[in-house]
Amino acid sequence: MTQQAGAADTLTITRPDDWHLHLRDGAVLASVLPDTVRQFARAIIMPNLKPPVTTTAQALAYRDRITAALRQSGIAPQAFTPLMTLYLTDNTAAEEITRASESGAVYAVKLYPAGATTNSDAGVTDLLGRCRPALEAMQRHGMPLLVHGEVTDPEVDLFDREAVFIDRVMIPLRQAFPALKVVFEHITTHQGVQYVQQAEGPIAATITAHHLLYNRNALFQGGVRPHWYCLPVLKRETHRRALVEAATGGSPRFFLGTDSAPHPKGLKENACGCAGCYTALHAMELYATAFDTAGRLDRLEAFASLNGPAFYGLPANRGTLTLRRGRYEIPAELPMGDASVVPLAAGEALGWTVAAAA
Ligand SMILES: NC(=O)N[C@@H](CC(=O)O)C(=O)O
Ligand SMILES: [Zn+2]
Ligand SMILES: [Zn+2]
Repeated sequence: MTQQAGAADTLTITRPDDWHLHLRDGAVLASVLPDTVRQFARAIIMPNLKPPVTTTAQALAYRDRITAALRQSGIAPQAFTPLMTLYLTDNTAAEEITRASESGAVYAVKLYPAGATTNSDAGVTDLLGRCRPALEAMQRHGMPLLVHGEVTDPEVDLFDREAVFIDRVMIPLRQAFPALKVVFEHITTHQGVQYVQQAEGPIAATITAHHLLYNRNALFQGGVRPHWYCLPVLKRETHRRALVEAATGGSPRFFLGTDSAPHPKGLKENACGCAGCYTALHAMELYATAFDTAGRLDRLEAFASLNGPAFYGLPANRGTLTLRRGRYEIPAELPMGDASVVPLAAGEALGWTVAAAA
């Protein structure tokens, strides 16, 4: 922590990064990007566009669209660095991984088990059966594999899909490729926490703000609440507590990834609502509230600003972000392209607000 003034009513930390972010594309990208840039200096940009970002050429073109959206919002391109990723498929060639690694723009490759989540239709059907050449190349180049860790077996209960993934996919994967850097994205269970804490080798995990703050009751408070629906789905309270202990516990293996995933209001408030919570707007307010409630504001900087860059082998940012204790009211909805988006916990209030970035 760089500075803590008064009765801990302000908190200045090294400028944070978001290690798991969905920016989407086109008009939506232009709407949501400024929310991230107000807080974060860098973000790992998820590749689950339609069509997915499967090649280095596509990742570079997407990066150019992000830079154009920054300019369009009057933001200097050097204020924000998008760290691009590739979407792993059954057909990703080792040469594509080499190209990605040599591009200097692609920082990771993302595994979506086919059918596991939003825009995962082109994802992997059999990781060790189909992706060995790509995984070998990633291990050789030190290119991290980012994992949406849920099995898709319809026989497995929705709430158990992360725990079952550890046994069926994560353990065999890491036995076959022990030097591969792996980030277990958006973990939601005590099994996920325990695995990441105890496993050997280069493993880490991101944790969202919503999984730190809420349990699955939020989905059903007085009725079905589509804006609380994301994947992996919110779990029971014991899991939420394990996540808070992991995030605030001082282990360098856990770091910030919002998984901010905007969907238009009409596709959330729907008979078959999309999975994803919009948290980019108030990410640091949400995380600060979670850390404060746990009495561990002193650990926010490591989680938000230091552990992620260390795992990715990047320097920490030079700038700072200052948060102030005070009521932050979450707006009911925001414009998003030609539609609107409802931020997580719309209408509620948080205990911290972002005061300044420098
Ligand atoms: N988290 C979500 O519920 N949705 C994400 C996809 C993902 O990260 O799994 C999305 O792209 O909408
Ligand atoms: Zn995911
Ligand atoms: Zn995501």
